[in-house]
Amino acid sequence: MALLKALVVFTGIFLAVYFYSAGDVFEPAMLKGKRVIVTGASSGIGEQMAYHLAKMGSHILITARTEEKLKKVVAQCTHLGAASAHYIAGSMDTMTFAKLVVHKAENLFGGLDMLILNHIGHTYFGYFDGNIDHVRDLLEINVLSYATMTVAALPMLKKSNGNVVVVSSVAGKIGLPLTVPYSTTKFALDGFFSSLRMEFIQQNIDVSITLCIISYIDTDSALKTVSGVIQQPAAPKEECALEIIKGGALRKREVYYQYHATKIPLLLRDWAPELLQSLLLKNYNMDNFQRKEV
Ligand SMILES: NC(=O)C1=CN([C@@H]2O[C@H](COP(=O)(O)OP(=O)(O)OC[C@H]3O[C@@H](n4cnc5c(N)ncnc54)[C@H](OP(=O)(O)O)[C@@H]3O)[C@@H](O)[C@H]2O)C=CC1
Ligand SMILES: C[C@H](CCC(=O)NCCS(=O)(=O)O)[C@H]1CC[C@H]2[C@@H]3C(=O)C[C@@H]4C[C@H](O)CC[C@]4(C)[C@H]3CC[C@]12C
Repeated sequence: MALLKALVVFTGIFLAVYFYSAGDVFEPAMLKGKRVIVTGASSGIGEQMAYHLAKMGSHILITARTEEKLKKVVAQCTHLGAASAHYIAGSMDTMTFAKLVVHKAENLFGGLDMLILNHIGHTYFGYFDGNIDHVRDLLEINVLSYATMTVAALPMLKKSNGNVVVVSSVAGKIGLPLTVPYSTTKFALDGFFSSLRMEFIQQNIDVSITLCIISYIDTDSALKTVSGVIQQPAAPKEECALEIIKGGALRKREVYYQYHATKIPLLLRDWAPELLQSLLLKNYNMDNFQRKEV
């Protein structure tokens, strides 16, 4: 009898979870005709997100500093079926440009449905060198430009009940060596956007904020920067890009990619931090690390 009761309870829980998450089925058609900004889209994950959105029939505005690369990405987006594809070149080290990107989308599209904040400034992969000015500069590019664009886009996103997608990293949830400035900026994103999400809920603002926690990805810049030191295999940028878009379209609070390299360490972070620390440090081959003199 007890077994039957346990079976009934388990079945009830399973069905509740199944039907609660039933709305979590992604369809590419969700992005058809949607108006999307993708920053940092001249290469890497951002470039791949632009291509996925193009195949789904979105209106796309991409941005980065390198105009020649942006032109090629826009041409490929058009070829892949984008409803429209445009670019604006400039640096996110000035908030004037950050706002300009949003205003260009308003002029082009008359509104905005999804803001994908993905760009990052150049930094080193090495022991912290004490340069606080570099940390400040990176905060401008990796954090304050994200906040600036969100503020500028919010009137449009409120009208469309749109989404803000923030591309972060496992470095934004767990402290790890060799990325102090970068990790500082990614942790800041969590503080800013996770707090903002709670305020949106309190104020009944139906704009979703999706924070993406990403592990090592096989972009050219990442492979060039860390290969040989990080022992785990890098995950495919194409799949990573699609998972980010899916998470935004489904209005997820957070996206974890790759799941085993992000969510599992996060579970350990709070329950067994010393175990996590020793496991993660095993992931570094410091024999291949070229120490730069401070
Ligand atoms: N690759 C990885 O292992 C991981 C990446 N991530 C995150 O994914 C996102 C993309 O990373 P990834 O694709 O590897 O990076 P890439 O280096 O491939 O791309 C970075 C993009 O940002 C642009 N960019 C660089 N500096 C500036 C600037 N000052 N102003 C505006 N745009 C700029 C670059 O274009 P341009 O030089 O033309 O300006 C490029 O388009 C980042 O947020 C990163 O933190 C998270 C976890 C792991
Ligand atoms: C070092 C990268 C910072 C951006 C950069 O300057 N790239 C070089 C651009 S260049 O081509 O112009 O030289 C970091 C970007 C993504 C980081 C990785 C990441 O976020 C996941 C892991 C997080 C962990 O804390 C450390 C290892 C990571 C693989 C991390 C390594 C540094 C990045 C590649």
